[in-house]
Amino acid sequence: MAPIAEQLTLPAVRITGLTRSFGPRTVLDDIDLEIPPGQFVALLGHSGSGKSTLLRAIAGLDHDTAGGGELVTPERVSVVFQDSRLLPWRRVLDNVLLGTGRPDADGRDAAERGRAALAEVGLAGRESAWPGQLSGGEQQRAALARSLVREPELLLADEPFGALDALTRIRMHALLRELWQRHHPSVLLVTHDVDEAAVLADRVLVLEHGRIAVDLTIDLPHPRSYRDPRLGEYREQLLAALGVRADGEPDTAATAAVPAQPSREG
Ligand SMILES: Nc1ncnc2c1ncn2[C@@H]1O[C@H](COP(=O)(O)OP(=O)(O)OP(=O)(O)O)[C@@H](O)[C@H]1O
Repeated sequence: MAPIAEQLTLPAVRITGLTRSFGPRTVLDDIDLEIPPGQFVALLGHSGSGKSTLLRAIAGLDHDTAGGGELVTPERVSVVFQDSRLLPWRRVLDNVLLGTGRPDADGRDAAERGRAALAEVGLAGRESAWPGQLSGGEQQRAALARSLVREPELLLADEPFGALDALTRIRMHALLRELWQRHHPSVLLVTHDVDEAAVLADRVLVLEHGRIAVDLTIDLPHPRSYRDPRLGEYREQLLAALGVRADGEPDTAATAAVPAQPSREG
């Protein structure tokens, strides 16, 4: 085993030469990517650019896809999707506990950890509710609790707030940031929302034509304010990278205004 200092600097995710195709269509084309432990990465890109395909490859959920490359991921990986994927016939706590069971290092049993995770996401007292009795935002909170209880080293989130209204989404941003700051997993968040990426992520990737076209470090402390003008500047850069002007019109002059750059940790 590598010495401790060396282990600490190992990336949580290391992807080399990743390629994925559906029939003749190459969706991911020779992607290299490293995500250091604890880094919050957002993945932007136009619809169909391959964001979910990349996330599913990292999650190991893409057995039906053709392709090659090397993927190194941590042992404990949790995935959250746009829909909560709670089982409607199981109560909230039972949903959170699905697939767990072993006492953790502190000797706490699974139910205790499940209750603690639900309390962390603001669902204390809702353990016995049925998923159908929760609002959409509460269901996503429960999905986050279910991912937390596994103490993930890597959290993969595929548009987890995409189906929520704007105000609920803002609350969920604060919750996800708090959970990340407290537990510090590496995060890969797939999103269409430039503001969501800029307000949460340390680093934003833009996927285009099967490659990582932009790798932008957001060098602002957390928590961030949506009203911070510096955030607005990053937002402009990301919109330009996506080929969209601030007024929503296509920007024909700038589809790659921000070049890919090496990650901060190098
Ligand atoms: N199981 C599949 N079979 C065939 N083609 C697929 C399959 N899954 C994805 N694709 C295709 O691969 C491309 C990338 O899809 P993917 O879902 O990764 O894009 P995305 O960037 O996540 O899109 P969106 O933002 O709309 O969710 C699309 O053209 C899609 O039609």
